Amino acid sequence: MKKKLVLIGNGMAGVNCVEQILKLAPNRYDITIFGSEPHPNYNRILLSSVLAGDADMNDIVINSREWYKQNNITLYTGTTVNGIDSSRKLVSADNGVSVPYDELIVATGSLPFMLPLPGADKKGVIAFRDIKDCEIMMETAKLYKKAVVIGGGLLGLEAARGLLNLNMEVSVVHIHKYLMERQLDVTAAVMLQKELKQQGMKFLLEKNTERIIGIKRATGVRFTDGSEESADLVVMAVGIRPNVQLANRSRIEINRGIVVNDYLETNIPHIYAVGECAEHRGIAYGLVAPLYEQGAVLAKRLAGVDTEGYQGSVVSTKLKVSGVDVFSAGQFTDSEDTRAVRVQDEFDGVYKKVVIKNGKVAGAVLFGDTSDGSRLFAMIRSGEDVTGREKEILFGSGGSGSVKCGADMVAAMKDDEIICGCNGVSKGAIVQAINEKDCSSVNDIKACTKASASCGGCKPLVADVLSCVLGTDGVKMVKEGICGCTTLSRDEVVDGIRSMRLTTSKEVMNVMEWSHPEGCSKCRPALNYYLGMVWPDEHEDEKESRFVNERNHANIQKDGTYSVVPRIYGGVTTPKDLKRIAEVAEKYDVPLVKITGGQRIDLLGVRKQDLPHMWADLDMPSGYAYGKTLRTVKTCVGSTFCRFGTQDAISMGIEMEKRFERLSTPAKVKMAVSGCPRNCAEATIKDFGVVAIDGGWELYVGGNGGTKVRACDLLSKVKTEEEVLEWTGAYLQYYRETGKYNERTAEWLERVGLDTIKAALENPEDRLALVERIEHALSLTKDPWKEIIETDKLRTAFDSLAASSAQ
Ligand SMILES: Cc1cc2nc3c(=O)[nH]c(=O)nc-3n(C[C@H](O)[C@H](O)[C@H](O)COP(=O)(O)OP(=O)(O)OC[C@H]3O[C@@H](n4cnc5c(N)ncnc54)[C@H](O)[C@@H]3O)c2cc1C
Ligand SMILES: NC(=O)c1ccc[n+]([C@@H]2O[C@H](COP(=O)([O-])OP(=O)(O)OC[C@H]3O[C@@H](n4cnc5c(N)ncnc54)[C@H](O)[C@@H]3O)[C@@H](O)[C@H]2O)c1
Ligand code: SF4
Ligand code: FES
Repeated sequence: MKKKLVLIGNGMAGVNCVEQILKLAPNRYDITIFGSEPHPNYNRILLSSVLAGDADMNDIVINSREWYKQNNITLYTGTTVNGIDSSRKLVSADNGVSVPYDELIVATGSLPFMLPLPGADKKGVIAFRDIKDCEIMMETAKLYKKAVVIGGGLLGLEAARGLLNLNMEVSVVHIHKYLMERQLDVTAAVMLQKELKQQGMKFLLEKNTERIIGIKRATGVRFTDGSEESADLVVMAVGIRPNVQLANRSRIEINRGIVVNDYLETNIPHIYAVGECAEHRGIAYGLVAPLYEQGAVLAKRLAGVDTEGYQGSVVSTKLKVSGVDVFSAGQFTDSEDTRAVRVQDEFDGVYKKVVIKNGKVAGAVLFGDTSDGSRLFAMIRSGEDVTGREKEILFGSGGSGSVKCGADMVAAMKDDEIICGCNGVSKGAIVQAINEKDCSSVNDIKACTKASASCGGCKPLVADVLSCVLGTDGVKMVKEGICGCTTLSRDEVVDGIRSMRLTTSKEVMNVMEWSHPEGCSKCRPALNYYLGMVWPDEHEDEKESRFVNERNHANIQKDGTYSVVPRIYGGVTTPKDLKRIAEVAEKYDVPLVKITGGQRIDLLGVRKQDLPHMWADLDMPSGYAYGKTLRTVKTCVGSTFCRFGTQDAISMGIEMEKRFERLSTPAKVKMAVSGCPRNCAEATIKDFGVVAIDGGWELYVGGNGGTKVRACDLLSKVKTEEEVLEWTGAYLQYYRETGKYNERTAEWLERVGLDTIKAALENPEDRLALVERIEHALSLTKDPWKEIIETDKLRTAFDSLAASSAQ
């Protein structure tokens, strides 16, 4: 005779636990499930995607009614259990049904916290928790225009993004001084706010809502400072509370949630709690990964399989807003016993912070590039000692091999370790899908196991498991769009721009059916570049799409001041120029004057409002130390003074810099010229390096210093200076025409292959055609500092842009 198992709560945690029990002990229980919602079990996480228009209600069903039938589960939907009689081991529901149990799982989840404000009961005030809320928002957006979301946490921002996609105007009201304070530090939060502001969200920070205004329907909110914001819809996303009402009525011990031990047992025998309603060692979790871990332990317990018990979870989160990559895990704040490694790249809008405590990775915050998220999270969970390797963890091993990454790291993982927290998919399950179901791409794995189907944060780790099992050659590459707004690749976008003669980003987004009409921080600057490259004459630079440094023509520093680097061609200056730089530095109280690695002079600590005056006083061209363009051409002294020199490296370098400065390229470009193979100018780690040899020059390409060091490949050997310039121009133009935006030449070369590049340049006719195109593009460039100083309209626009970018 089978024992009777009853589950109260047809949500993600409870049903996942039942799924595990069915796998471990398929014939042990007669199962009955009660759920208040009228639907079969669905993926609550994906409600944000449904609201944003990225998924359909049908896509989010986890188990259809058929599944319950196939597993002989009696399912009561739209039915709320309102009593548990633990002495008679019986539950009773609001439809009059009473069901006996031998074992009872309570998985009643959470309730959204509704601020107890006057007017909170008005029409148009809702939470965002279930399908019903989602449907209300979608219907409201058809009739009304203005939404206020109270709460700038994960849920509030995902709701706000969804409502923007439904063409509502959205204001996010947040009580704290920066967004997502429970997941982010202030730097990442400010970057996030900036990006979301560009996407069209309005923010009201440090605002405490006092009441909802309106007669029957909400017409706005009033704050304690007396100000008001109008709204036809008010969404409260200010946190959740474990749903413990039923347990409370049934003598089950509760604190914040239902108190459970390591085996998810409550104080009453044969009654267990799992999911958001449960409180384990004082913590009630609000994310699915820990709930699935709890469910796995409870399933083993109920299936009679040995388990060490649940030990608590470290959590990671990823904001599901298209075009914004935000990841946070573990302890991300600084304290006395922690130290952090940080990088911030204002050009690409990337911020990474890894917190180290007692020699271990304790937490991380990533913004703009979250590809390291799974790797860092795995390190936090494993607790491995990283003493002495802290920087490698942030920058990658760079070939030293002491920090495991990618396929090596997943190879070391145990089969039961979870790869996809959102869907509770272990490494073993993915390996099984690869071996038994012929899965060979991330998409195949998604279809077979659901791994990567929710927040998508585990995609890199799933790809690593694939590489680990199949080798890199066996993994099918799945086409990825240039950003979350489109599924089109770089080549498809550029082809479309050419074939349909699209000349503005707006046109591209419309015609190519971007999912977000205003784009995101990834696609806006990329489109601006592609359009300028394809249509140098027609396209008008969209300055608002550029990053702050490119808009201000100077590098913003961590204290908000700027750095100014004038052009010093080939690193050669004159006493007159040096005097002028010194006078300017004194006049503007420049706190630091520094010689850069690129052989020029950096004036650091300049106030934004001084920039145009300083440019005028310097009367030198911009050094473009801030742009995706040619930065410097480093030279050695060459044959002019050096006794080893075989060629005039200085003149060659100056000529190259003068010829190619101001050119817009996919990413920054650095060049160098050495006067003999001793290579004092380090030309073989540059994007383009020229090394003089007896009777000619060697041309090197695709090198890189910085975090990922790469030595150049030899492209060609040439005899004359004219040939050097011709090959440089042709190479740069080929890179401009085929590179992905933000892709340095080193990555580009590895992607397209040296042979392809050689083949594209070896025929003199092809080379000259490329040179002709680059010369045309160069003929249209102007020095930005001079242009701004001399044009009133631009000067005014600069002042206002500079003012807004500093906010
Ligand atoms: C919009 C949104 C996006 C989210 N995104 C993410 C994300 O990206 N990543 C992440 O990890 N987490 C995310 N979460 C949180 C995640 O969805 C929850 O942690 C998870 O759903 C909790 O599962 P649960 O089973 O404990 O509770 P629930 O899924 O809430 O299930 C509980 C169920 O029990 C039912 N119930 C309650 N009382 C009774 C009763 N007396 N009788 C019968 N039925 C009852 C409820 O109606 C509900 O259906 C998101 C949540 C929302 C709302
Ligand atoms: N991507 C994800 O992982 C994801 C997405 C959505 C929801 N969730 C989960 O769903 C649950 C609910 O999310 P949430 O964002 O509501 O919870 P939360 O507790 O993480 O955030 C609530 C936010 O509201 C703010 N707040 C509180 N009172 C306020 C007030 N009076 N006015 C303005 N702001 C106020 C808080 O400062 C906080 O930042 C959480 O457990 C969350 O982890 C996760
Ligand atoms: S690279 Fe050769 S020419 Fe240039 S400084 Fe060094 S030794 Fe002299
Ligand atoms: S971790 Fe979110 S989809 Fe895998």
